[in-house]
Amino acid sequence: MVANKLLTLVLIRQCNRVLLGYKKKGFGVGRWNGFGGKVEQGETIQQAAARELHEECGVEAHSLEEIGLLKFEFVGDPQWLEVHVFTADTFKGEPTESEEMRPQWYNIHSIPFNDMWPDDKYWFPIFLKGAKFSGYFKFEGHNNILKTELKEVEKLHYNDYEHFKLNGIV
Ligand SMILES: Nc1nc2c([nH]c(=O)n2[C@H]2C[C@H](O)[C@@H](COP(=O)(O)OP(=O)(O)OP(=O)(O)O)O2)c(=O)[nH]1
Repeated sequence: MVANKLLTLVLIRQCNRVLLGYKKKGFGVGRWNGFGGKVEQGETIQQAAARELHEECGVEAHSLEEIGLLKFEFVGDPQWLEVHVFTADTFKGEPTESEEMRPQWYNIHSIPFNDMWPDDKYWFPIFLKGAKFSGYFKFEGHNNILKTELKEVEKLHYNDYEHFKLNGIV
């Protein structure tokens, strides 16, 4: 069994707006997303989230709250992605364009779902109402979702996949 690839994603939200970034290169290029990337050796997932946020848009979040756990399987790839989603409502600095991302505020009623990863339209509403979520998406290529499993949770459990497996969902 191949270990999951650990990734972070940070969504800064202030009242009616969310800070997104246009991915200029690499995985997810051309899509709007939160800020994040791979967890490196020797850092916690939360440290990685804070580091990537700063590297990609120049801001420092005061406190990051983990709100979601998303697992992605891509047909033909034995390695799953495990994305830890965080949110913050206060930060230091001014969102600034980096080599990877061009930041922009979006009103929560006009999130550009057509130009985002296709799973986002399912879990963003849970994030926007302030709840936590756990999900599994099976992709074929980068545009086509074959299987979706998503639930709102009180608390994040890192073994929700086991729950899905026990219930014959994956
Ligand atoms: N919203 C959303 N984000 C996703 C999905 N899948 C997925 O990997 N992401 C996020 C997690 C990470 O924040 C980002 C992918 O990380 P990355 O490959 O850019 O990582 P990185 O910046 O460390 O890469 P690199 O510069 O080292 O090459 O995309 C998805 O389906 N929806």
